[in-house]
Amino acid sequence: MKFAVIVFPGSNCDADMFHAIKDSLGEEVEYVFHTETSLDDYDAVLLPGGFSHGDYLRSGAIARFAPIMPAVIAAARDGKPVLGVCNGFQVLLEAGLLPGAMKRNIDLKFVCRTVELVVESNQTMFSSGYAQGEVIQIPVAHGEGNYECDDETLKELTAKQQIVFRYNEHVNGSKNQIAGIVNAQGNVLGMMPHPERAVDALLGNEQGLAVFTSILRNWRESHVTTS
Ligand SMILES: NC(=O)CC[C@H](N)C(=O)O
Repeated sequence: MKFAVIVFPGSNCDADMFHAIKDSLGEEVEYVFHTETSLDDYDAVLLPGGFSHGDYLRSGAIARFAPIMPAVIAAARDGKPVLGVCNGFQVLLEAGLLPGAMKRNIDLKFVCRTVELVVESNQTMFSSGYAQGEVIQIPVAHGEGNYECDDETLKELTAKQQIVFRYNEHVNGSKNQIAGIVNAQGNVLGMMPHPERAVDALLGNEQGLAVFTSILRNWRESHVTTS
């Protein structure tokens, strides 16, 4: 399986994402610069964390217009797995690939620590490696992670089991404690916590690895045939 890590000016978790795929998952991965226009060579698209374009206007609001974005939108439409972490989640929201928006954290402070998450749905290609309701520890690092959506959207997200991860503690004021959501088709996940920072026991935490192994297992089940 071949992954693309999109690099925007100001991305700063691209190398962590690359490492997670290459060294922890053991799959092929390449950086794709934001000025590129095709993702045809890739089976999955990863939008990493960081401060694309300096977070000017709003996080992700400028990156959303990058030349690569039509290809990201096409990949999502074609059913390829698209994962946005932190700033990547913000870009997916700005691009309209996921519903809702991010506000500044409720206490207006950047939060950088490991938090407790609940796996609200393990019925997705990104979370099937977890147990339903499993409590995991994953690092967060953001200033704009206060997820907001209207009541109708929240009702729909809840009814269609699109809320994948919830904070199990107060983190940023996020509506309904939402930490990660998937689109209605189930192939685009945005999450504020950083699973790519938690893929190595040597570094103290490998509870994020299941996000990547879930993607790989799902892809193999639908693409690798034995005769
Ligand atoms: N780690 C990150 O991706 C930072 C996210 C974002 N730019 C924020 O501070 O909200």
